[in-house]
Amino acid sequence: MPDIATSDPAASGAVPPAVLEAIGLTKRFGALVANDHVSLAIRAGETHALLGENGAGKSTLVKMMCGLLQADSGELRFAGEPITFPDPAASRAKGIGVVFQHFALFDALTVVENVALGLPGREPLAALAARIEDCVGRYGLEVEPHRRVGELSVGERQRVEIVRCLLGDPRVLILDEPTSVLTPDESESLFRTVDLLTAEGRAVLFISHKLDEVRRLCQRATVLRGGKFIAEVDPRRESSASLARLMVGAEVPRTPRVATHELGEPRLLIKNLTLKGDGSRGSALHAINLEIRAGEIVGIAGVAGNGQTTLFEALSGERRGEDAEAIVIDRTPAGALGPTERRALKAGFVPEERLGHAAAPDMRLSDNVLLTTHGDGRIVRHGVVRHSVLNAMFADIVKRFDVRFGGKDPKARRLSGGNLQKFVIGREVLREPVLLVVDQPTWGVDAAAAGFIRTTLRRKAAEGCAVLVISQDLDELLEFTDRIAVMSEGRLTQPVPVEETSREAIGLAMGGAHGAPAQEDADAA
Ligand SMILES: Nc1ncnc2c1ncn2[C@@H]1O[C@H](COP(=O)(O)OP(=O)(O)OP(=O)(O)O)[C@@H](O)[C@H]1O
Repeated sequence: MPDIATSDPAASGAVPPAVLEAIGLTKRFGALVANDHVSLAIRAGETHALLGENGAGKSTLVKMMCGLLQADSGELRFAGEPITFPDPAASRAKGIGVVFQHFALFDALTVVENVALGLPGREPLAALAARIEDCVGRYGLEVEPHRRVGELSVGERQRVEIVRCLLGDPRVLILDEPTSVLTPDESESLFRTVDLLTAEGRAVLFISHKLDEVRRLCQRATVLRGGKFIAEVDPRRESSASLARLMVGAEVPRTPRVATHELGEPRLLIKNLTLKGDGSRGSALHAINLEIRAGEIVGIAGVAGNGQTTLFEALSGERRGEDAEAIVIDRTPAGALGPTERRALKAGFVPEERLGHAAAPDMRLSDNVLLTTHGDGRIVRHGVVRHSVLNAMFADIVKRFDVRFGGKDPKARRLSGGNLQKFVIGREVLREPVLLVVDQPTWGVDAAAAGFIRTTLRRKAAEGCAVLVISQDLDELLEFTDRIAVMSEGRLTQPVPVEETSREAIGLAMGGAHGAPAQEDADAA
């Protein structure tokens, strides 16, 4: 089979006109060619997928198409005419709206106040709220203009960003991995909105690692690999495997199963853990109980904003309660200990937000390794940093977790999202923890890397680690955890073995049905 696939879109009917085109765009970062003569045409009335492994160059291309980055060479065209976008405002003025993975919203402000900040002029808030209501009704978006953004779930925040774009009446809407943090229901409702937008003749560019949804939603897909254009295909005529093959350039190996094993000692005990909400994003926790033993992976499912973040922070020591016994790590009461002391008990933590929380954006990767390992006695001895050990550890993470970047030791913010995720997971896993708590382990990670991360966590469990995974991706939890509990309104259900539950049962419990998410509950419903 030739390496470069071609499918002639014209063969499947009339080709709609291109609204926004990239022609032979090239972008270098030092010696790294992030985009190498890449071409792409986004057409009126179509949803066009942009596919590629982590670091393939998708975000770089999008940033050039909206004026956040300038190309070294190549051309942009808008409605057939050459154009340059010196900054994002210039692309917005032409009707190009972008919803990025990391939202730019102020928690303390209401929805309407946030939207007003992004608009030119001074429209009265009441008039703007009415326009938001109108937009929300038209596209089925469910956003309440007067709610404070700090109280909203990730899905609601994303809808606020979409509304903000739509109020500018865009001709092109670019969605950067929009479903990676959405529940299945939220994803479905986003797809309905996207279909309404393209039916009006707008063009949508959809970046996603979820190939099934790309095949359902998109009429065209461009595949990048290593910064180069590889193919434009009709994803409806491809399988997920054939798309993955184009992205990777080889067969994607299936996630190997790790043999089952005996469970050992409890490594994490949570006893009657109760915490107040912190008023903004953190929801309260009500009498949480959980035991995880060496050798097992327990998953926590739930709609974002139901206490998962508070639970993560309570476990990592960022939030502490009065009761030392409420959290026991490897037989040591840890409820009153801080993050460094908990790490010294060989607990590892991977928060949801990789840039800013898991990694300091403006610190080099090696310094980011030092940040979480300085307390464990290997790197710092008698107050002195042993650089040779630090560098060896850094090199080991990069090699074993296939972290790809330009240069030798860049700042964390220079990494593509998926590569930073691999780095953070690698850093925690190679500390040989006895307990690992991971929030959204594969957010923004391509299929091959996601499989690798899940297998790695399984191996860690097989070696005697207890693993707690918080994820909004139900398929992921059903694929690789041993037991699943559901978090709803700050309460945690009893975990049930994966083989005794189902998507439907978990979905019901996520919606607030109390009790364990067992199969019979779903069958009875
Ligand atoms: N500002 C920058 N400075 C240096 N290198 C960069 C910069 N931005 C991106 N890169 C590098 O360019 C390459 C392409 O990154 P890009 O973010 O475009 O990938 P991506 O396909 O969007 O990946 P992901 O799916 O992980 O988000 C990566 O190797 C990345 O490390």
